[in-house]
Amino acid sequence: MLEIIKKGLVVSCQALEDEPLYGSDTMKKMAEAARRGGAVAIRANGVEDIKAIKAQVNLPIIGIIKAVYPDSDVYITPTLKEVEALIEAGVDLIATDATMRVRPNHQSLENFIKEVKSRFPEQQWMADCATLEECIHAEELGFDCVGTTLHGYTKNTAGKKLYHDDFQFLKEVVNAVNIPVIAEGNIITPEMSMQALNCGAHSVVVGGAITRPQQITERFVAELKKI
Ligand SMILES: CC(=O)N[C@H](C=O)[C@@H](O)[C@H](O)[C@H](O)COP(=O)(O)O
Repeated sequence: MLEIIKKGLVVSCQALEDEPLYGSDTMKKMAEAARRGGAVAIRANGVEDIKAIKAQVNLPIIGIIKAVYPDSDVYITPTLKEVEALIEAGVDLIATDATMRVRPNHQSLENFIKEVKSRFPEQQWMADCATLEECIHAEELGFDCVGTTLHGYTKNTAGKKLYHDDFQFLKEVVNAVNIPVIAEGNIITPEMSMQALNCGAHSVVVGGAITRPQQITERFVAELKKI
């Protein structure tokens, strides 16, 4: 999987229940459009979307299940329950929150990854991180790759964007770990994706800039309002 996506574009096809494109039929079409455009893999959320996408496109899948629990801020593949559903659906890489935050039922990241790796030894794992320390820790815990997915989305990184300071955060991660680093989050132009690869990213995941038309529209409108 990691070899296949090297230097390529992974397109994240996701729409949550409150988004206009919600629904596996639409996500399947998004994935097909991404395939025709040259994407090397798809990142997708939830069993329904994953099954629909797998039936439509023959590309590797990074699978997640977003699930909100009342006792934790961790929502990307937070517990064994979501992992089991992803294993059942069959995905090439399972991405999970790898921040230091406590998971549902007071489970630590260490305990969680130990459990899922021993249950599913053949599965590959992507660590969705927010900080440099978390990326280093994820490598120590045996993740197969790290992603910058949550940079900007936790309390201590709120508001940060991957492209800030000339991709400084991404460069620091690339220098600090030996496993592949997947640049993900707020990459909104082709130039930015190229820049991410030039910084040493293994591959690039782009979501909203391709598959969330409301975000694209907002950027056009914001620009026009400057006049
Ligand atoms: C923070 C979080 O929950 N990120 C999610 C992770 O799967 C998705 O909502 C993002 O769309 C994905 O990471 C791609 O990023 P962007 O859409 O910015 O290109």
